[in-house]
Amino acid sequence: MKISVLGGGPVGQTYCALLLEAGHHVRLYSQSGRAEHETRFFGAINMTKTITPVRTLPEAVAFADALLIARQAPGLQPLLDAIAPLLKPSQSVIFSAELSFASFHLARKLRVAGSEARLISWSTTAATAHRRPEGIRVGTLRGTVDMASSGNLSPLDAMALCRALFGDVFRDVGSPLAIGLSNLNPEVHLANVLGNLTRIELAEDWDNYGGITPAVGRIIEELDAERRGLAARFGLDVRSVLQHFQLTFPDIEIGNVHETTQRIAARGRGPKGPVSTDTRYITEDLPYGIVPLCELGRRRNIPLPLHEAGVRLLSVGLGADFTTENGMIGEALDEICGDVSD
Ligand SMILES: NC(=O)C1=CN([C@@H]2O[C@H](COP(=O)(O)OP(=O)(O)OC[C@H]3O[C@@H](n4cnc5c(N)ncnc54)[C@H](OP(=O)(O)O)[C@@H]3O)[C@@H](O)[C@H]2O)C=CC1
Ligand SMILES: CC(C)(CO)C(=O)C(=O)O
Repeated sequence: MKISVLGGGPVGQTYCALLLEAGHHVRLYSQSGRAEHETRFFGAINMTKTITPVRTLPEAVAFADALLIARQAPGLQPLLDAIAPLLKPSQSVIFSAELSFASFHLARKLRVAGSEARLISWSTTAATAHRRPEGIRVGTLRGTVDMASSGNLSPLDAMALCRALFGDVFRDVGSPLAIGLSNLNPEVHLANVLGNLTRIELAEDWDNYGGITPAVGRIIEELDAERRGLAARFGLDVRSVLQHFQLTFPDIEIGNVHETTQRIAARGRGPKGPVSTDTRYITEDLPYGIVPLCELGRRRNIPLPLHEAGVRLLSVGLGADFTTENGMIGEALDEICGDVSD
């Protein structure tokens, strides 16, 4: 199959390596040209791959049967708005991982233009990967990834496509809204950043999962309960953070969030904690993860006090307004709630 990966960070590059290894034809579009051409991957996989870049988005779209988006959410809206008029109904777009209900934004753009595409949303990435001086360290290849399809793509065809790319690790949860409410990075990262803010500001060397102390763990558990409560009000039963850890790290004994993450840290399975407030744990997860849930809750009169408090605390602490940065959430929520007719 021909795949264009959009986004040249560690996850996008790891996808390229895995897809090449599986015999697919792969192109990488990185706007900032982040990807080197020959890259070493180590950890859960061990290989060196040469990845063929394309220079423009139109080239990337024209090449592919499927587009696999591995770009951070702050860079997503211009990308989606640029590919929307180029997409053919036969092409599939995979959101890995979906944040900010981005598939609803694209679906709306296409619908308003009288067109449709084959959309697939994943709740998380198929692999974890972080850049190190010696190459890209792949932490884990996940054993289970929740997904859902929308647009003119049947669940069976969506599953067949995902499996053809990354194997038999996908579980169809039937609803892209459930996927939008299942990405739990924002809650985990919000609590971890709040609890370790001085470490981040002082650029200390700390372990991401090791920083989940008992207090941070309890905040994660409460944020998780709020997220699941919101989903339940839409009739959706979404995975808990502990179920997510269990599936990502099947060999680790599960306790409460603190106990579980300490065991992950002890096995050296996670990345380092951020060393600057310019980290996607804040700049991506707050405006594109936490704020959209608050907005959805507000539209349906469902309070999310801990999510709201997190946004407020970090906005005050960092002197930023994280509530105004996300330009694609309005249309996505209109699409979800059916609030505005075209
Ligand atoms: N790394 C991991 O293990 C995990 C990652 N994720 C999520 O997967 C996605 C990809 O992860 P990863 O590869 O680590 O991400 P990176 O932080 O490396 O960013 C990926 C790409 O996003 C674009 N980008 C980054 N920052 C910005 C910005 N401020 N504004 C606009 N565009 C930006 C760039 O695209 P371009 O190359 O086109 O310039 C970049 O190469 C992220 O959304 C992340 O939250 C989720 C779970 C685990
Ligand atoms: C570290 C990990 C795997 C969980 O917080 C992650 O999701 C990330 O780096 O974004």
